[in-house]
Amino acid sequence: MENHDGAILLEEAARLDAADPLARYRGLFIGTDTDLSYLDGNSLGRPLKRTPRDITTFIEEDWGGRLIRGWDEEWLDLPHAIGDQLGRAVLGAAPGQTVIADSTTVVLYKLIRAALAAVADPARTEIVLDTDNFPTDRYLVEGIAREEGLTLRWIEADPASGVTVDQVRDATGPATAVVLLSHVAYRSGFLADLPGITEAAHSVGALVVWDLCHSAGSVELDLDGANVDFAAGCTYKYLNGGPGSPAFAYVNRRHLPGLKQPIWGWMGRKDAFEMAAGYEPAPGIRSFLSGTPAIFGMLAMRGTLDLIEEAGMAAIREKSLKLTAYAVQLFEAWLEPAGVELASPREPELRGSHITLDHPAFRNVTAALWEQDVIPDFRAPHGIRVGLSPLSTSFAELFRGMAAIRDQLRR
Ligand SMILES: Cc1ncc(COP(=O)(O)O)c(C=O)c1O
Ligand SMILES: Nc1c(O)cccc1C(=O)C[C@H](N)C(=O)O
Repeated sequence: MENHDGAILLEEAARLDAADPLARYRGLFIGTDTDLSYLDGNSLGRPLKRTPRDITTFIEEDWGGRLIRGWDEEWLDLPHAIGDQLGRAVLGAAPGQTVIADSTTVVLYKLIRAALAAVADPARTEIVLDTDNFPTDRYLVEGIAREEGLTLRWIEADPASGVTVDQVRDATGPATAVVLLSHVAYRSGFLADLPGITEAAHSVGALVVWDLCHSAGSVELDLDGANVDFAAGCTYKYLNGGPGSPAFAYVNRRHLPGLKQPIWGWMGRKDAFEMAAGYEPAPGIRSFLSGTPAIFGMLAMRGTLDLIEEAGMAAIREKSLKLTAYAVQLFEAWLEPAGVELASPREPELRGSHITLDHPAFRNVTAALWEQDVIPDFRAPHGIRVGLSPLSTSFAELFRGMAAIRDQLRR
């Protein structure tokens, strides 16, 4: 019976791969011609095959050939040139509002402080966030609240569902300055109602900072359309920028005049190379920069942005929905009967591009899986996260990974 079910599910994987309009993209990534099952692209995306060539060309021709001239000729503009491409391909952001800079943690710090400065109302003394937000987001606002003498208002998030518009309405009011939330929850994969929550925060006069780490490149976004204030996100997950590639910052153009970010550095100053006395911000999104941009770290993500522009975020989201649905189907067939719990929404439209499965044995199971070239990640206390990258994950790869979880659990 089980073999029969397994054969049907494997046939289903083959059928889904054969019908996948994005299937050809998988072969553009390094390592996809092996049997390794990579289910952690939501932590660190795979590299593209073109990346070594792009980086070598940069070293030999740009860095090695142009030397310091490279800054004037191209590199000084790269943070906003790539930012604009990201805005167009992924974020739904018109040019001039997105820049690549710093780590996500530092970008979020700068944005939250800028948002508080933009609110500029002494009666607004609260930052609202949820208990299940990513650790760096929670620690940052704990620090900022201490620096600024503010209070934190915590929304109790159900880890298997997430933060709802109603919860935000209940938690916000005339004392709210800023709301900080993740669009896709790092643990459950819950996809928050970004337009609805943004509107709810605005209706009480607050501003919103969105953490888009798990949504950039996996779900469709329309930041301009939703009138989002500020947003930040990683580029090393679904954008394949590589370990530690710099983050992006989005500042809605209505907040750009007079933007007050807290780290005043020469690269964010008007006429940086005048090296003049006193800090005067550069016009536009450039004022978000602080020090020398990490050009080297920005190179790899350009390859993926080109692919996303070609494939389109609508098709990417469609494949992501099919991947998570198939993962849930395999969970229901093999893991749920073995006592595993789904710690993610059952409704496909409420999911980002990963699911989390809970079982007390999963810490040891994950360690054993990594030994077998099956690579999900483990999130304490007992969750296996199954991350699915629409451009590089195949249904057969997902099938192999879920079958290995089942088999390892039985041992
Ligand atoms: C939601 C979220 N925010 C922030 C971060 C981390 O930011 P940083 O790039 O600064 O480590 C991550 C992942 O590491 C994340 O998933
Ligand atoms: N940023 C990471 C790192 O430097 C090392 C290991 C993992 C990560 C991650 O990206 C974690 C990830 N954001 C998460 O959602 O858990």
